[in-house]
Amino acid sequence: PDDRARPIQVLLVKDDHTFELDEAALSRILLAEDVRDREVVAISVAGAFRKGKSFLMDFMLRYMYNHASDSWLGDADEPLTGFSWRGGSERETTGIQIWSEVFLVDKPDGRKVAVLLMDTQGTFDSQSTLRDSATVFALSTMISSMQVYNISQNVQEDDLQHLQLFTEYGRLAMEETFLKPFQSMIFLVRDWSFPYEFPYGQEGGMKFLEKRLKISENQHEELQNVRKHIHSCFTNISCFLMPHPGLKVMLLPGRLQEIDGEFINNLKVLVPWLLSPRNIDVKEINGSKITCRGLLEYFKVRATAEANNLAAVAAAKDLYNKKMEEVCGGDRPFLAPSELQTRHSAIREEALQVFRGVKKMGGEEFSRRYLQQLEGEIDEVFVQYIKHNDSKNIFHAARTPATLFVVIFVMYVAAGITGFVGVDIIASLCNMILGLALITLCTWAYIRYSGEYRELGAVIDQVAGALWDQALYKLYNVAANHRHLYHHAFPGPQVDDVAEEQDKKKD
Ligand SMILES: Nc1nc2c(ncn2[C@@H]2O[C@H](COP(=O)(O)OP(=O)(O)OP(=O)(O)O)[C@@H](O)[C@H]2O)c(=O)[nH]1
Ligand SMILES: [Mg+2]
Repeated sequence: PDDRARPIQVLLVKDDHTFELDEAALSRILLAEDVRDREVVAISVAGAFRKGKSFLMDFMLRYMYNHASDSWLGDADEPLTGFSWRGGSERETTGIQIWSEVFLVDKPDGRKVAVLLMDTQGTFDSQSTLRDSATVFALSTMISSMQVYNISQNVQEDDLQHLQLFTEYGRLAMEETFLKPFQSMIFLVRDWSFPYEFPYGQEGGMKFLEKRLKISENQHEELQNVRKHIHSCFTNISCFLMPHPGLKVMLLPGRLQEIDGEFINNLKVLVPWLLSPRNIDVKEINGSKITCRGLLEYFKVRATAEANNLAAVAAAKDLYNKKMEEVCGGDRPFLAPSELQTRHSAIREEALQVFRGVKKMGGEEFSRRYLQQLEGEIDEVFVQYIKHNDSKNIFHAARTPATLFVVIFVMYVAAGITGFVGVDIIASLCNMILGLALITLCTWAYIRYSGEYRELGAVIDQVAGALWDQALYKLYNVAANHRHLYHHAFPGPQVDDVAEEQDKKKD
């Protein structure tokens, strides 16, 4: 490689988990005289940390520098340089890095395109939050025309779930069009150890992936949804199975002679398959091809807008939770449901104000999706608060014993009266019910105290609840009848009439 060419950090993840885009550095790369008006191909590698992403990137660099020759792989003992890679357990790459040199490639149809190589921070390292990982992954997917999803050994369900989560972040930010939001997704399975099931390479990979991403009727809905989501996000999905490079790679500084022959052979297939002029795809946004200059603008908007909006959503949610916690948190007494509703409305509005107040790039239209997401999340949390508040209502808990007490009392009085009048059969019936209710009450008390036989307790609660509701329903009916009578006695303006009058005024 050229002396001056090196990886440039364009997206920084800072200690407080905010993101910073190095615009100057990015402009220097993308606005260079000979590339700025060329259509751009952006290739990125993303996936879990410590899985050989940067290592692979360096082979791509070798191909780009020597692609004219068949021996692009170079000398056996030439050290592997470029994007910084190393052995060890701690993460190496952070943020998003771009190779400072943009390569010009002639497509078979005669067009010259600019090729940009991008290395990304591994996901799920111990210093990043899930949101950091998701943001980096989503951004690199949005910016690139080909995203290589680097996974280890197998395509597991959690790999697919993470892909769904990360692309959901990205999709939120995309305009709604009938087009799929992203372009090519290449599942690169490293250390594939079952070549007897599916052979190494692209064909075996496609068969394997087809099996993994298949949607069938009798699959669980969750599995179906993940697969549908992935299919709906990418125009092109492919897969490549890569053998293990041999254990020595992990121990020594990375010369070709220490890498297994099988790995080298497949590398000779993989890299040209990804990067040969025939196979590279120009980056498209909403169906139109874009140039390096366009990509710069796009990157700027996405990076800042994405990060700002997510941060604003988090701040607004925090405020909502904190204030609601003060109103009806665990150590607060029961609050009247109508009061809770009013307080919620006020705090919700305040939280939305916080979201609107944070300076965000991308404009109204762009933030609207985040606002909707925020509103949805707040409403979901509110339902939890309502339930929590309800459970604090002492009458809620006292419903069963209260009902039973009422039954006992009524039966006692009834037995007394009927006994006095001399209708003995009814008096003994009432006494029997009284006895039963008493036993039930004792049983219920024991169950609540000991926590045993909870199913029986639930049945008692249910029956008592039904009785209670019946009684309330009757009461309500009586009240409703009275209202009817009331209206009958004092006929005033009917509700319908009032509405009609208002309509007339509007006209
Ligand atoms: N098992 C295995 N190890 C590999 C493979 N390719 C490279 N490695 C080794 O994995 C280690 C990490 O390589 P890197 O390229 O720095 O990994 P990375 O994914 O970029 O890591 P981060 O930048 O921390 O996310 C090195 O010791 C490599 O030799 C592979 O295909 N399989
Ligand atoms: Mg790396």
